[in-house]
Amino acid sequence: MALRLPVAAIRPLRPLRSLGLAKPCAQQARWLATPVYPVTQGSSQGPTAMVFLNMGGPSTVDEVGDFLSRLFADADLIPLGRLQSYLGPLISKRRTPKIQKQYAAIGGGSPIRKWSEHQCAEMCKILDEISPATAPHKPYVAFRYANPLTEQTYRQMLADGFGGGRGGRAVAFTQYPQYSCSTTGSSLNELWKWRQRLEGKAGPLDDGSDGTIKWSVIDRWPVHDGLVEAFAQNIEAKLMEYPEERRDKVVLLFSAHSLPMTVVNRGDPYPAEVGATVHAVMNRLKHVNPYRLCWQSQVGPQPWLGPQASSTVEDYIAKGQKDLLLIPIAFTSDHIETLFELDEEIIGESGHGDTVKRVESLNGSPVFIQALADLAKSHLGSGIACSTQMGLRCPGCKSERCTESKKFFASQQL
Ligand SMILES: C=CC1=C(C)c2cc3[nH]c(cc4nc(cc5[nH]c(cc1n2)c(C)c5CCC(=O)O)C(CCC(=O)O)=C4C)c(C)c3C=C
Ligand code: FES
Ligand SMILES: [Fe+2]
Repeated sequence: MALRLPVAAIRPLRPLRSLGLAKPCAQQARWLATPVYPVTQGSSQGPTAMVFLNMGGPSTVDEVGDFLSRLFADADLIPLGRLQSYLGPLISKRRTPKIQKQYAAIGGGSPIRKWSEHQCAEMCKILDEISPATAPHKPYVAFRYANPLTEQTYRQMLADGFGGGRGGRAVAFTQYPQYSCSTTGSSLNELWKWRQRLEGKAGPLDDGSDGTIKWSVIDRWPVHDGLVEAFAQNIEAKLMEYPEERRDKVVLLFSAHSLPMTVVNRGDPYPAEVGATVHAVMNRLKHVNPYRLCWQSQVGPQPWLGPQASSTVEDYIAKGQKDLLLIPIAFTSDHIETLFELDEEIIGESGHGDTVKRVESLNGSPVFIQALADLAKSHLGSGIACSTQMGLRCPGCKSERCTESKKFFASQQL
């Protein structure tokens, strides 16, 4: 049950301007309209900040330039060495018009913010019911390349009464089910950076703690039963659109965002974890249909992990296999890779839009949102700061950021 606090527990927010925030975004505006709970109030352990980490996407076509410039400035995603600050802006500027057209074609922006805010808020409502010891759960979204950015969200959490000498617990919950150092790793490095900048070393307080936010991390969940169930139900629903006599022979084409081979060979865990999700979903579907895993959205001229989704579809059609069902398996809501690349480019240009189809993304799936809540509940009750896997760096990793941020998150005492 959500905890109702007395009006006396409501305290005024610090003015946003003093936190470096000029104008409240939608997420902040909603928080401004709701009471702020001092972190010492609430149930035995709550309140708990639930922070969804993801890359984000431009909500409007005008935001594409800023989105791409942040993306190409990220050395964890696109390492350009000493030339990063010179080449990053150059490449992003050149790429902007092409990508703006793609966002215009999918309705003028990425739906990822809408879905992330919805999923996080709905998950927190369920958590208040099923995990009363850590209630109330307060939803936050922290994006790597688009608003609300990690810095903005961290400042908002401080304004809401977490950390800053007052302690409190927060869970960094990656919305990439499979861990890659280029995605979840980058978001955690960014979170750690703002943690150092905005909180530093606060305490010690009387209770021996330093009064900063205690962070724990849900860093991967590739084979969580609820996730697998949500994917499986969406696949089954789409398979029903094929005539019964052909249904079991439809080839299931799982498609995940590719990685450059340099990242794969560095030892990134993502390809194996994507494979694990695919296998778990196929087990749940009892292996009735044949399937393959392919990879999409490669950028630039260097070698990427294949086979590519586009050539896979073409090759199967050329072999006479026209019943193909594409399944985006590494992202939990729609984005240009599903709405533009899969729907418009791959399916649209296949010439077989009636037999080549795509499974719905998880978006607002209640099964998926329940899975998020179940996963968060077991994490909250586990006393674990992050997975054992997260403590291990890639064999080829040379990044100081990875060393420091992993050390920080793995050493959190809950
Ligand atoms: C699990 C998902 C993703 C992985 C892994 C990933 C790795 C990765 N991506 C790039 C470069 C770009 N990605 C871009 C957009 C983009 N990437 C993902 C997901 C993953 N990326 C998504 C969902 C999106 C679209 C966001 C949206 O629409 O909401 C882009 C920008 C678009 C473009 O210019 O084509 C780039 C660039 C690299 C280099 C990489 C691995 C190292
Ligand atoms: S690149 Fe994987 S741990 Fe640093
Ligand atoms: Fe990407």
